[in-house]
Parts: sequence; structure tokens; C-alpha cells
Amino acid sequence: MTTPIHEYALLGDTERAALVSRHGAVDWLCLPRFDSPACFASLLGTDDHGRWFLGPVEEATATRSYREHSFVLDTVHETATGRVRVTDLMPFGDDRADLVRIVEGLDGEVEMDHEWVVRTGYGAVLPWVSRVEDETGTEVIRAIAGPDMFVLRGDRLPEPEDHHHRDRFTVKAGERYDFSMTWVPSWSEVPGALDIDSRLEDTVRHFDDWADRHEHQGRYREAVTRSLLVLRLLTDELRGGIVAAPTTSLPEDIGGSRNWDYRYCWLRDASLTLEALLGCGYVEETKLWRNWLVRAVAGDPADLQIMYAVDGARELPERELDHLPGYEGSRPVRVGNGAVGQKQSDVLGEVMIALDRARKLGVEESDESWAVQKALVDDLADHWDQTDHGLWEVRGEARHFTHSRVMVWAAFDRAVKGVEEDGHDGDVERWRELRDTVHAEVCERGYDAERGTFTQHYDTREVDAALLLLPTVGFLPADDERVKGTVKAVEEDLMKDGFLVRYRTSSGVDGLDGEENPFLACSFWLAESYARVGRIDDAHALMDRLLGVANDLGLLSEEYDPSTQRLVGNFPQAFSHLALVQAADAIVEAERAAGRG
Ligand SMILES: OC[C@H]1O[C@H](O[C@H]2O[C@H](CO)[C@@H](O)[C@H](O)[C@H]2O)[C@H](O)[C@@H](O)[C@@H]1O
Repeated sequence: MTTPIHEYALLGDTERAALVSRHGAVDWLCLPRFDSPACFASLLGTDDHGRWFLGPVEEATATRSYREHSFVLDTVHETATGRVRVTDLMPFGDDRADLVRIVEGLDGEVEMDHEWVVRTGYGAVLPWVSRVEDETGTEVIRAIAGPDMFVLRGDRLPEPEDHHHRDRFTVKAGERYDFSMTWVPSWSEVPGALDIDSRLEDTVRHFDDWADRHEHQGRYREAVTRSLLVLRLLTDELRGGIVAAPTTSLPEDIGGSRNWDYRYCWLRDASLTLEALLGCGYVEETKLWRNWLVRAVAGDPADLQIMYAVDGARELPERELDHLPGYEGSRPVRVGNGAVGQKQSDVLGEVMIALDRARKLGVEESDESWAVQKALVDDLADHWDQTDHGLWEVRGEARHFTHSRVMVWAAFDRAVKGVEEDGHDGDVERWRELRDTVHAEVCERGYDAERGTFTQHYDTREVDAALLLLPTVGFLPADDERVKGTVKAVEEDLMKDGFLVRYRTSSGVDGLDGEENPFLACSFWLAESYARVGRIDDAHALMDRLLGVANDLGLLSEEYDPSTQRLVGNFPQAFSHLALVQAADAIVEAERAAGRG
């Protein structure tokens, strides 16, 4: 039986991440990077596609929590005979790729099952596994396949059986067993053992200190803290790229084909992540990402992509993995992402907004960073009127999506501000003129005067949840009648069981089969819109409903299926968490303005 998505916890060290189920199965892990092939892929297949299980043999109830504000996870399993705690972590900041699991007996005794199954290539490849000694003479299990070596250490090593490694042992109160798995390139020596206790302490301290620094105050502080931590975890410490989610192909609709690979760095998602971090006082992180951006987009501005690999590489060809049956049979499983080749005119606007905000918060441009922005905006000035695939990356016809046109306006607007307010150079006359032209065009062609709402694109009367962002990016004030009319139309057309879908798929605009569920980021945008127009009680009601669908660890996926009450889509998803932070910020601001803060 598959594990519901909300039953998973996230582990990670800011360069790679794993999902572990409540019952103790690490069902997803890509090594050595977020976007590397998985060595545990049973999330999208069976146990034979790789997993690491450590949990009670007998039926148990499990309660779990992160230690302080970190990603060190404590799961306490209670059986009829006793209680045992399993602590899982990926130690941070030591240039190693380890997954550590500590089993401690708390009460009575508990019989534990241990199973370690490594498969490389997303479950396709059986490695060569042997018992070897490290340089201190300690016995370890080593699995080798192509470029990868995985080394399992432990106080009890499991035994081989049908290409799995298994063990069963009893843990009594007061006993402790440590296990760790380490990835190194296959041509390396077997890596040495970790000092587990000190790595655990440093890892908790690092994340907890980081989380303590944020400035958000308000009723949703705890949810905001966990969301910021998720965003931090998805920001690659070494390379600076920010991934949209650590998973691929968790379905937007169970059993459906809307299954995509999110382990890449979208300029849109990354810029919005930065804005959320900046809004809570995390300014330094901007430099890491901005330097990544400058390296990734270096070269001809016409070659700008909408997403890159985590190290800035450009090749992300989409392919289907036929050997994997998919999460609850949701096929195909895809790796790579075909949207990489799309034109999405909103992304430069998002980048320019985030970098403008960073400048205003004192982040100085580097020699290259303004030059790169200038080149990109000049290139946009040559192609500003083209159609695109929009922020939803539709696979249907390219169109003049109203949100994209607004973001073209935003790109010129922030470029003009870079000159007027921040003293940088550039073709400001031309940018100013284009900014005003696009504004007028949107208000004329993207607005349905009869219904009093902006529309999804210039040739439709449909609406789109992205239109809620018009006041957020400064295109029009929140109390403009056209904005208010848009909020009303979006509520009328896109509400589904108390949550918001992105757009009506029935229009066929996205060129895809099947349905999708409410999109959590859009639902947070609605809460933010309510706050901006002073509907504070409505904002709280929606916020509470949304936080109510997060799992017990405060994690959210991309979408939520109200009919089955399940989180669906990739998990955890930066888009949902960054939108949560921004909605909470907007509510605090609105309460302050209304004298309710
Ligand atoms: O809706 C079809 C598209 O779905 C994915 O895109 C979504 O995720 C992106 C990453 O978070 C986000 O930037 C985008 O706004 C979302 O629509 C998928 O990556 C696309 O390939 C697919 O066409």
C-alpha cells in the first residue's frame, strides 16, 4: 500500500534531500545532489526500486517532530511491548553526503526490522554490494554502481537476501544503535566514520539559529518559521540554486498524468523564494542566489532559460521512466522538464522585482549583476510584445497571458527604478516608454469591462488566479475597482471546496489531459488579496483552512485534493511555502494598518 504524501517528513542538508515515512521508510533520496538520479525510488515504485526501512516489526503508533527548528527528525514508535525513538538526519555543513539513523530504546523492548535496498538510476540499476573494511578495520557494506559508492555503517549490519539487506533485532530501554549511509564517488576510498553526536548537535544548532533570526511576528509565526526553513533547505548551500521541490512526479491528480520533475531551479520560483526570505530579514541569502543567477544566465541574453539545473547547467531534457509504475500508478514518471524550452515572459519581471527589493535592503550590485540585468531588459525591449506559455507553463498554444504582460511591465518598471532610484545606468527613456505602453495595453486588452475583471489572456473571458498578483507587483493598487472586480471573479470561478484552482482546465488552455486540484500557492494569494483590501477576517479564515491541510510537521505539497483530503503534487513545494510566508506578512501589515496589530 502506498504511503499518503502527508505521511512523509523531509530530511536534508541544503544540497540533497530525502523523504522518510512515518513508519520509518526512506522512500526517496537523490545523491549527491537534489537533481541527481535517485538511489531510493520506492516512492514512485516498489521496495525493489530502493529504500531504507528502520521501524518496528509489530503494529505501532508513531508520533514525530523536528528537533527544535531543524530538520533533525525524532519519530517515537509505540508498540504493545515498548517505545523506541528513531532520529533521522542529514548532517549539515561538513562537505559530506550522509544520512544518519539513530535507534534508542525508551521503554520496554521493541523488535525492529531493518532493510537496506540500494538501486541507482531511479531504481533501475542493481549495484555491486560487498562487505569491506575501512581504514580502521571496521566492517561496512559497500554498494558500487558506475560513478556512485554508498557505504552503510552500523552497530549491527544487515545480511544479504535476494538483493536486499535485512536484519531483525530487539532494542531494550537504554540501548542505542547507530547507522549511517554515506555517498562518495566510486573511485574514492571508503569514507571514515562520522562523530554522530557532534554532527547532530551542530546540525540542530545551525538550523535553529538560522530560524531564530527571522523578523516575522504574528499569529502564524510557527508556520512561517517552518516554511522559511523549507525554503532554506531547498537553497543549495554550495551552488546557490534554489529547487522548486525535492521530488519528481508526485501526481497533481492521483492516477493522472500531470506528473512533473521539480528538482530544478526555476527563475520564477527562486525569485519568489528570495522575496519571501527578504521580507523576513534574510538578506545575505540573496547574494548566494544572485551570483548563481549571474553565472547561469551568462552569455547571450537571448539564450535566457526559464529554469536551470541546480548548478546552472542548461540541459534538462524531459524523458519518461518506463520502469517505474509511478506513485499509486500515476504514470508517466518524468525526469527533466520540457518546460525548459518554453518562452515564459513573466520570469524576467520576477527576477527584477526580487533584485530591486534586495537593492532597497542594502544588497549592492556586483560588477556583473547590474550589467546582466541591463542586458536582459534590453533584450526584452526588442521582443516585448511576443506571446508566451505563461507562468503555468501551459503546453497548449502560446498566447498573450495577462499575467505575463503585467510581468513584462514589472521588468521595465524595476529597471527604470534601478536607474532613477538606485543610480545605475541604462536606456531609461526606452524602458520608461515601453513600461507605459505595456501598462496601457494590459488595461485595454487584458480587461473585460463588461464583467469588471482582468482576464487570463487577451482572447478569453476566463480568469486566472495569477491575476491576484497585480497589486502585489505594484501594477495597480489593491483598492482599484478593476482589481476588486478581479478578486470577485476569481472567487466566483475558481473556488473549489474552499480552495482555489489556478484556472479552469475545461477551457483547454493548458493542452493537457485530466484534471487538477486546488493549487495551494494560489489559495494563499487569495488570503493575501483579502488582507490587502482589509478583509482581515476572511484572510484569517482562509489561512486557518490552508494551515489545516499542512501535515503534522507543517509541510505542504503543491496541491490539495478536498474530495479525498489529501496533499497531492510534488512535496514539499517551495511555491506553497513562499506564498504562505507572503500571505502571513500581508495579514500582519493589514492588521497594523487597521490598528489591530
Ligand atoms: O501545469 C503544467 C506545468 O506544470 C509544472 O509547472 C508548475 O511548476 C513549476 C515549478 O514549481 C512552476 O514554476 C509553474 O508555475 C507550475 O505551473 C511543470 O514543471 C511543467 O513542465 C508543466 O508544463
